[in-house]
Amino acid sequence: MRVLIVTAVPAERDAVVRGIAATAPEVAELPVPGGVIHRLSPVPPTGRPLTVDVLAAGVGPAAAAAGTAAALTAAAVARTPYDLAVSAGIGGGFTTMPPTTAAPATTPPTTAAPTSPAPTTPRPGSVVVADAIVAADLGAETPDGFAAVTDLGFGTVEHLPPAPLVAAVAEATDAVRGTVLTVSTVTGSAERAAELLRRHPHAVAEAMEGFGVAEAAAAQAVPALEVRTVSNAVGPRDRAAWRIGEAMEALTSAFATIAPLLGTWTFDPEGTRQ
Ligand SMILES: O=C(O)c1cccc(C(=O)CC[C@H]2O[C@@H](n3cnc4c(=O)[nH]cnc43)[C@H](O)[C@@H]2O)c1
Repeated sequence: MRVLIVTAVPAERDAVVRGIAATAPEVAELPVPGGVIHRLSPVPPTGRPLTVDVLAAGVGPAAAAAGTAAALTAAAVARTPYDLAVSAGIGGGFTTMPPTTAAPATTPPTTAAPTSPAPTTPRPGSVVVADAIVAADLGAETPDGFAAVTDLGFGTVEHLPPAPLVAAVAEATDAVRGTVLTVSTVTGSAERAAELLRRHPHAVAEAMEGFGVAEAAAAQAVPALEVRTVSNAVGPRDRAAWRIGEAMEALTSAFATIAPLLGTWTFDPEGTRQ
């Protein structure tokens, strides 16, 4: 199993590498056109060989697609193709206010053990796993509002990661699961955040690279996954509220969990577990 993980910036790459290195020291730094891959070989529970390469390809969907395509092509030409491409990094979460801790007056008393349902709304430091990777601003403004490129008769705006892998990774990392939007412009107002949620009701996070990674991977029939940790809320710009350190630490701990798990998976073309 060979996995390519693509981050935007070196700080994200290093956070991912630190997590994987908990079970596997880095074995090599390999130049590829436009970047340097950090290679690790975690030992998965099955004992099957696993190679994880981590690349910082730059900010935005174009840089992500270019870096991913270069790494995938170099591997394919060397007859060591990747089985999976992962877009990883920090992102903005579509957050809501924390629920009140006071129980409603109508709640009957219960002796049942408290349950902890899977989280559905990301908070700073939350892990988010995309069940759909969607280009949210790839299209045209029309008199009737935004039209996606697909409405104009071109291309695609959505890639679906393999559902069983999404489920396994989300469960292992206690992640929020949902649509992760890829934008070229970071959302900076409540109005824009609301508009994105209106168009994409299942959106849980936005970032700037996932669709680029997934598009490059799809061009080579490689499945894609997107994993984000939340550094800020999507909406009005508030740099003082960013939790970048917390999100980077969450990225490290998420990939310490995810890396060994990846080695237990193989994919058929439909992306189902074999
Ligand atoms: O200057 C700002 O107001 C601002 C607000 C949030 C993020 C940025 C960035 O330049 C970070 C871009 C970088 O990090 C990912 N990221 C993190 N948070 C978000 C977000 O809320 N919306 C989109 N992308 C985000 C992104 O994937 C980039 O790699 C600036």
